[in-house]
Amino acid sequence: MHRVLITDPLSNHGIEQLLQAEDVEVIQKTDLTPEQLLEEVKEADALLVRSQTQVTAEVIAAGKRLQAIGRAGVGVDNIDIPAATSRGIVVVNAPDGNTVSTAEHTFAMLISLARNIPQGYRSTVQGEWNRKQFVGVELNKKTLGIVGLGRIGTELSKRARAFHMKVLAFDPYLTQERAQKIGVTQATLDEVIAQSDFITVHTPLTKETRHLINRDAFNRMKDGVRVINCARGGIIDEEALAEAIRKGKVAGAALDVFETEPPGHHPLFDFPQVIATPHLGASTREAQENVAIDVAGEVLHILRGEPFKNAVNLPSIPAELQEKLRPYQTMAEKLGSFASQAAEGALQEVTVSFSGELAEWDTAPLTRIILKGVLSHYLSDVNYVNAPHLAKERGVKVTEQKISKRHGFTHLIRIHIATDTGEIAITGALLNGLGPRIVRIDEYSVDVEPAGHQLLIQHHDRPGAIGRVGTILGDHDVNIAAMQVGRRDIGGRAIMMLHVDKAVPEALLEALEQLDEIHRVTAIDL
Ligand SMILES: NC(=O)c1ccc[n+]([C@@H]2O[C@H](COP(=O)([O-])OP(=O)(O)OC[C@H]3O[C@@H](n4cnc5c(N)ncnc54)[C@H](O)[C@@H]3O)[C@@H](O)[C@H]2O)c1
Ligand SMILES: O=C(O)[C@H](O)COP(=O)(O)O
Repeated sequence: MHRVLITDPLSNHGIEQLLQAEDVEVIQKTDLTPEQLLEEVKEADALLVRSQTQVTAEVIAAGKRLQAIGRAGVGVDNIDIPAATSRGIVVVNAPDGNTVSTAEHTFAMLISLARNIPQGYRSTVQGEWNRKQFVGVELNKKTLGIVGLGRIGTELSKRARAFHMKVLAFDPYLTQERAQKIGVTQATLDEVIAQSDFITVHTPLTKETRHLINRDAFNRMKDGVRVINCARGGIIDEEALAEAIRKGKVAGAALDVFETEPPGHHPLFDFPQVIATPHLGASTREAQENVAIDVAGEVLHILRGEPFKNAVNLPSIPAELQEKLRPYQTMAEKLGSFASQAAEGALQEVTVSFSGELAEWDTAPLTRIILKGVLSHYLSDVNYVNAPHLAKERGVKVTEQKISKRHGFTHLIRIHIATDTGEIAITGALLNGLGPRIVRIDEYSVDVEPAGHQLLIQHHDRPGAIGRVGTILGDHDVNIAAMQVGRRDIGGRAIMMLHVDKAVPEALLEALEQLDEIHRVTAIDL
């Protein structure tokens, strides 16, 4: 039974698939204190949040069973992603579900700011009839500067264009072609700052975007500029904003998000030019159903070991590529595990080579899976989320190579492992009708199914060696299911690859190592 803990309010309709799933127990507990959260997360296999729950490294460490963290929304700055990745926990979000709602909220804030609607409302309901104090400005023919032209910024630009605004957009990933296609003018950040009548930010909060709109930016803005932040508190430096309002540079500000949430009585609220909402950008029935449905579905896939999308800490794999690579995934992990068990010494380097048609594909996902197989021999709790992170953390050099020439097999995967005492190379292929096979161990050609209990014996080629090995296995009641022998030269170094019916006891390994012709015996369990 999978336990899913939900600690922020999610649409019930949106999580219906979780509530109805027979293999899932849903625990909904919102407004938990940090201490309560640490307690509740201990038994959770998945944690679903919005922006309020702070999923810190401490919470992640307490979640010993956590496999997935689902963010029912876009921004994941309330989740310690590196900590989740280090633990091999997949973080998924719902990047599309609240785009329109947030763009509409931003536009509502833009109009409210231009026409002083909240101020006019407050005055009128207090019995005043003040028609001079709240004179506003038109949006028509004014310039809207958008910082961050992603999903929300793009939807907002469409609404601004419908109000005959000129739209300038700064986004490091915006192309001239796309700018023209959506009818905005591509600009530098400086141009947006200097030329806009209204400036709105729609970037994630990152170390690059924190205080992106700072005192220097305000000083370069047009007098009477109006600014909007419906993205994340902190993109606009709140102290610099207050100073710019005091100096009369900024005519008004509309804030849906704050550097600290909830903001309490924020100093900015003392300015009549400032309007605010409590992080309502995604607070519509439609958005909350969308994001809950999206994230609940992905978390369910993860818990069930099924393909999923919108992982924040994993590269996305196009569906077509997923289909191509799927047949190789099991083999990749088995090969990685075989190679690391066959290697001797402390792991230093892993080099993965893909040849044949595999060389023409993006095989990074397979390299991740191979690395998981390799590291699983040395570390517990490894999966393909944290494998690259754990390898890097331990100074293991991981290299991926593509070899276009073929070796008789259409697709080959070769794993070379270097340790502090030696190296070994394992080559595998997916044989039509037979499935995965190890076809080379170092320079020896073999035909080994990477499954079950294996014995890799490196020995000196001499008469009777095979018989003596067979006898010792028989003495220890271990039956041989299959056997491969490979050698370089007659009387030289050779290997035996035995597929046996049960795990090899330590006593048997010791007995084999007593034979003169045996160099090394390795038990490999896949
Ligand atoms: N107020 C709310 O309730 C609410 C709702 C949804 C999203 N958000 C916030 O809005 C943000 C944007 O959401 P989205 O769905 O449009 O995300 P998105 O990823 O589609 O777009 C973000 C854009 O910002 C751009 N960007 C990144 N760094 C930049 C920089 N330094 N300068 C300029 N552009 C930069 C990216 O290239 C991208 O195009 C989210 O990260 C989230 O924090 C808030
Ligand atoms: O990043 C987001 O999706 C928004 O900030 C929405 O946050 P919320 O889910 O807390 O409303």
